[in-house]
Amino acid sequence: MIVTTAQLFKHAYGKYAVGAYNINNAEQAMGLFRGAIESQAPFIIQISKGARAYTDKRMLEAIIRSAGEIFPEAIFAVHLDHGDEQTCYECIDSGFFSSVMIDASHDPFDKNVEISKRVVDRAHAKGISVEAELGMLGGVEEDIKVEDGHATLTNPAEAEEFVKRTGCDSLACAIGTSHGAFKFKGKQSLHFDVLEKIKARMPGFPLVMHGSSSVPQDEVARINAAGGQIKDSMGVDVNEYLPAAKLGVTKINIDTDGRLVWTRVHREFFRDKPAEFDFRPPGKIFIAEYAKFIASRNKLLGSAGQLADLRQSLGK
Ligand SMILES: O=C(CO)COP(=O)(O)O
Ligand SMILES: O=C[C@H](O)COP(=O)(O)O
Ligand SMILES: [Zn+2]
Ligand SMILES: [Zn+2]
Repeated sequence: MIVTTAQLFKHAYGKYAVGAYNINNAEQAMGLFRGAIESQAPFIIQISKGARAYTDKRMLEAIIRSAGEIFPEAIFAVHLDHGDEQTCYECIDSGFFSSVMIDASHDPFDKNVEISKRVVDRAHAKGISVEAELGMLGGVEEDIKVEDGHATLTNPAEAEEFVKRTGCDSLACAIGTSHGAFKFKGKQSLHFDVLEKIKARMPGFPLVMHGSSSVPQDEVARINAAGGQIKDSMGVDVNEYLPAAKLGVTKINIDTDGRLVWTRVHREFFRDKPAEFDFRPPGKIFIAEYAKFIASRNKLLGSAGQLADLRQSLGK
């Protein structure tokens, strides 16, 4: 059942974070739904611009609709990840999305406000909620690369002003993470002080954490042992998900980790079976492994086991 992102946030706020997982194909969708049901967790499916362009945006919508029929127990929202203004409008008008993200965080503050507000007005007219972003994560995002040293943490006073002026429903904050597999040089903690200050100014307002993959080192080691060359990777400490959730982070975005599962499964499979060329056997392994991964993440986010209570509170 597709619900609004606002319904998921209302249930989760301050208690747990909803996992927001990017999908690009049918195998990821099957693994995601399976893992969510296994762990009895609500979730958010995210579609990036790149995902919409990978095969065809209609293909992804069809896959998600079908997955919803195959897993009728699932409760989830569909979200546009890192949208520009035009893509937000397309998704708002499509009638399929629960929420969109307008990412104008690379523009100056006033321009970010102006663009985000326009999207909020169009989205709210159709009952769709909007995630906006303030502050700049490091790493690569869509086709924009933020060089080391240019990432900026979200300023709490600006966050409050931004939310007031735009009317956005949730805010992606930069608290030290970045997209991809190379987040830190050495072990680092999230900037909980920034979250605390934002929460003090806006109690009850849902925050979003991008770049939240944990980049499991055993996964990377297996990829490299099977011919990969992923060097100096480092991710978020999974034990920091729940403390962040208690400080108002209601949505935690995980994409890279799923790609690592895919890469490990396929590298190992074809290394061990060099004469194989049927892609379905590794595809099946991937679905099972991704489901296991999703269930493990939902446990760490605190969303596991919430389905029954959420269903009751939705009156479904
Ligand atoms: O933020 C993300 C999607 O918007 C994904 O972040 P990761 O690259 O850490 O998985
Ligand atoms: O933020 C980036 C997400 O991981 C989506 O990645 P993508 O734009 O390559 O699909
Ligand atoms: Zn951004
Ligand atoms: Zn992101």
